[in-house]
Formats: sequence, C-alpha cells, structure tokens
Amino acid sequence: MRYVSTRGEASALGFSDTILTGLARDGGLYIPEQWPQFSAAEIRAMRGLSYADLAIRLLTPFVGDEISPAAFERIVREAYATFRHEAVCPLVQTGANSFVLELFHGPTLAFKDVAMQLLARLMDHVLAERGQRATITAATSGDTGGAAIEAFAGRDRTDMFVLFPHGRVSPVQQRQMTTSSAANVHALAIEGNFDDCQDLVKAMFNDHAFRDRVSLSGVNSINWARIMAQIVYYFSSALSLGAPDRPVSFTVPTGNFGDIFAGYAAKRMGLPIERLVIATNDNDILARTLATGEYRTSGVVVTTSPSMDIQVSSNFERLLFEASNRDAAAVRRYMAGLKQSGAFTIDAGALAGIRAEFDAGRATMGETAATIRDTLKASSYLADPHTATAIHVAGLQDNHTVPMIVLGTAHPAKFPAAVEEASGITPALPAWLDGLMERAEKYVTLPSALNMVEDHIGRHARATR
Ligand SMILES: Cc1ncc(COP(=O)(O)O)c(C=O)c1O
Ligand SMILES: N[C@@H](CCOP(=O)(O)O)C(=O)O
Repeated sequence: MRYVSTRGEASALGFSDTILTGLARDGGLYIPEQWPQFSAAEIRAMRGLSYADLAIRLLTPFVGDEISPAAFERIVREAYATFRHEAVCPLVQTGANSFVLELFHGPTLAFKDVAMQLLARLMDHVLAERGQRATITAATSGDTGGAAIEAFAGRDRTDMFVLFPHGRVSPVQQRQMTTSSAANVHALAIEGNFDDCQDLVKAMFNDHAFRDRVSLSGVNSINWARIMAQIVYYFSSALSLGAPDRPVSFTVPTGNFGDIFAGYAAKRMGLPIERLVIATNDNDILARTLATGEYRTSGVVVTTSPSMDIQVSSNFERLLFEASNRDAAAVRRYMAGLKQSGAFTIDAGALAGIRAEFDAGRATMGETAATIRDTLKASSYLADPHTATAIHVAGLQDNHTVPMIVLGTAHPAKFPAAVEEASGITPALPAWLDGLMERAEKYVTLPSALNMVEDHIGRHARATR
C-alpha cells in the first residue's frame, strides 16, 4: 500500500515511511492510495474473532509486506494485551437501541491508548530494523499526551516531547504526563491553548532543517497509523450487533476529527454504517461548518470536556480531500484560506458529499452535565463529560431505526470534578493508578514560541545531528 498527501506535493510513501514521517513535507496528511475493500461475506466471516485477530485481518492490507506477518501479529497481540478488559473495547447497552462503546480500558483510561499502544510498537520495530532513532512530538489537549508517554516511555530509540496547554488539562491528565520517571520523556507546558500546541508541532514539521536535524516524527492523529488502528473498533462493535446484515450509526465526541474519520474509513472499506454523527462541545466549529458550509475559527472556549477544546480540527483536511474527489489543489486552497483569514468556504459538491455521510450537533456545558445526571438515572451508566456530549447529541437525532453506538472516549475518573458536580458521584481511579496524584511532577513551562520550543527539543533529543 502507498500513501499520498492531501496536498499533492509530497512524494507518495510506503507504510513504514508514512508512520515515521507524520506530517507530509508539503504540510498535508497522508492517506492510503486506495481503501482496502471487504465484501459482506468477508465481514460476516469476521464475527467471533478476538479483537487482536480482527485487527490483524483488517489492518494487514494497510501494512502490506513492509512488516513481516509474524512480526505484525506479535505487535498487535502485545498492544492489546495491555488492555484491562477481555473484549478490549466492550459494547455496553444503555437504552433500547443505544449503546456506549467503551474505549477506555487501556493503560491511561482514554481511547488514545487503542492506537498509541500499537503505534509505539510499530515505530519501535521499524526504527530497530533500520538502526535509527527518532524525536517524537505530540500536541495534546490532555489525553494524547498521557497515552503517548505511557506507550513510548523507556523506549530506547525514541525521545518523546509532549506539548500541553498550561493550566488547561484536568489534574489527572496533567499527572499522567508529568510524573513519568523515564529519561526519554519530556513534558512541556506551553503558555497557550491546544491550538497553539498543535500549531507549534506543525511549524516544527514545516521547518525542514529542524525536522531533518532531529529526525522528527509525530504521534498525533496526523499520523496515519493513529487513524488506522481506530478503524478496528467500528468493525468490532458493528459486528457484535449483526454487521454486515444490520447497519448501525455512530455518534462520536469530536475535536481533531481523527476518531470519526476512522469511522468514515471503516465505511469506505465496506462496513454498513448509516450515519456518522459529529458531537462537539461549545467549541462547535464542525457543527457550524456542516450547517453553513463555512469553516470559520473563533476563540477556544474552556469547557468541562477539555480534550475537545479545539478550533483547528486537523483531520477535517482528510475528509475535505475525499469529499472533493481527491482534488489536492482544492485542499491547498482551503488550507491557504485557513492560514490567511482563519476561514474557508467548502465547494457545493464537497459539502453535499460531507452532508450525505455526516450529521453534527453540539452539547453545551449545561447539557453535558444534565446528560451525565440523566444517563445515570435512566441507565445506571456514569459517562465522562466527553462521552456525555455524544450521548446528548445522539439523542437529538431523529433516525432511531438502527442501533446508535456512542463512542465512550474516556473513563469518568479522568474528569472527577465535572462528573461529581453533575452527578454527585466521585469516580475512583482504578487500582493500577494508585498514588498517581501524589507522585512528583517534572515538566518545563515554555512560551508559545517556535524558536524556544525548537531550542529546548534540539538540546534534549538524542537523535539530534
Ligand atoms: C476524551 C476525548 N474525547 C474525544 C476526543 C476527540 O477526538 P478526536 O480529536 O479524534 O476528534 C478527544 C481528543 O482527541 C478525547 O481525548
Ligand atoms: N483531544 C486530543 C487532541 C489531540 O488529538 P490527536 O487525536 O490529534 O492526537 C488530546 O487529548 O490530546
């Protein structure tokens, strides 16, 4: 399988180079040249497979022959053995035709673990085969950083630099990023918001001299392997409800658009999905875009679902590429508009294509709190604030004829203050995180300034030439 850039000006790459490269050299995101196809009979034959076996079956076409089947199988099995639930991503029924797909049984209690546990092992394998080292960056609004640190801590071939917005993550999220004792882990508190962190990471990739000097790589969902790994749970949950003979819909709490784009990819691969519903918090840029056709950024609002406090939704670029029939020039035009004026208008044909697949809705903080309370009362289910935004938005949809699966993206104990205020219950961290809040923290605070961040990374990265 080859991968092409959404901006059409970077060379196409194979799987291993794609995952090490992160952002394409033209600033675009890599996407497979074609979508692997699975027929209804092939999907039916996946029923009953373990999560790891399903992942091997679905992901092998993306990897191709660049990693041996035996090594890939070992990597997948090891990645999912880190999860504390036998099913890896269990599906819980919360209503007559409503389900929550729990994606938070990995080591850091967030859906990011599903992809990060796999990606870290894949990168390690490729770097070891090539005898190389890499400097890995991640911008985080809270969860990606913790998952990345957990997955990469202690790995000899990589140094991990996580940029998080100072004072804007939950205390549990912060401790997960700042208490690692691994020498290859560096937590950087940036004086700004998540979009500033993400801009810094993209700017480092676009500074080719710096990028080459430190062998820069990235594990945000700009990295194709993040999206790829997340495709599997769309299949696993739909299969358990009767796919391919019964379609399902998904509502996804959305920020950087990576998780829901994986659902779109699953559909392109043959999984019968009726609707993909984007759920936002008060940072509702995507809901507004679907309604008006104009993508217009505004200031980030601080909410009780901080991981979704995002304005610039990176993976929307992948959808724009697909919806405009892979017209890279159109994507370049949209992205130039975003850079120059913080806005662009989607062409009518592409917008119609997006609306044919997606719906969108918003949950305010008040609606999110009420949903946590009401869901607990109605179904004895305690949702975290991110999952609750999606439960609220799922309830606004009028098509209830097919099962609605809400993606449960974080454990409620990651956001105890918001959950307690809404429900009166303080969710406890699982035993394996005992003592997390008492451990000593280690991080540096930096202004949102490219030269200072590059200087810090350049001095600490072992891959620096
Ligand atoms: C708990 C949680 N829910 C939802 C999201 C949004 O996911 P995405 O950025 O893939 O849209 C995030 C962060 O990405 C998150 O950490
Ligand atoms: N919500 C994310 C933001 C980064 O998203 P990513 O999926 O692109 O890594 C977070 O929790 O950090």
